[in-house]
Amino acid sequence: QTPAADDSLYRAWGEKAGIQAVMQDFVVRLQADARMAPFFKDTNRDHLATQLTEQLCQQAGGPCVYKGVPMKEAHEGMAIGRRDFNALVEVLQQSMAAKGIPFAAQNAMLARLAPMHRDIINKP
Ligand code: HEM
Repeated sequence: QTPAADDSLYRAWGEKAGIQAVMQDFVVRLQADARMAPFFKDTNRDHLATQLTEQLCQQAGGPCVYKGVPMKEAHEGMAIGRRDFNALVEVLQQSMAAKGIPFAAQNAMLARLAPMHRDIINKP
């Protein structure tokens, strides 16, 4: 993954606090969404929100370094299909909208995350 060119996306998201607010909302929605709940039933919400915040902060060009489990390893053995990936993106869109992330900044973040599907989708 190429590093972000600058921190404009990070600032558009409201820096670390803005990203964190979206991720805290997101993990609650993941466990409430009928399609996602089975994957996240044993998940510690605070841990996941923290890891996601670091990762999205880095992707947005912010002063963060994601030090969690690499994406391929983190999602191994979960049988994640394209449909599951798309459903997670839908839930993320709900959170971004709920927290008032500008539409262009929503799409720019999705564009940074989309290539990760290669490491995350592991079932046909
Ligand atoms: C671009 C999309 C995605 C990103 C950026 C992402 C990111 C992450 C991150 C950062 C972690 C934490 C790893 C750690 O603990 O160090 C994680 C864990 C996890 N992810 Fe994803 N993920 C994505 C897609 C998905 C999808 C599509 C699913 C399933 C439908 C999924 C299910 C999970 C589960 C169940 C965990 C383990 C949570 C736990 O119990 O600790 N992820 N993911």
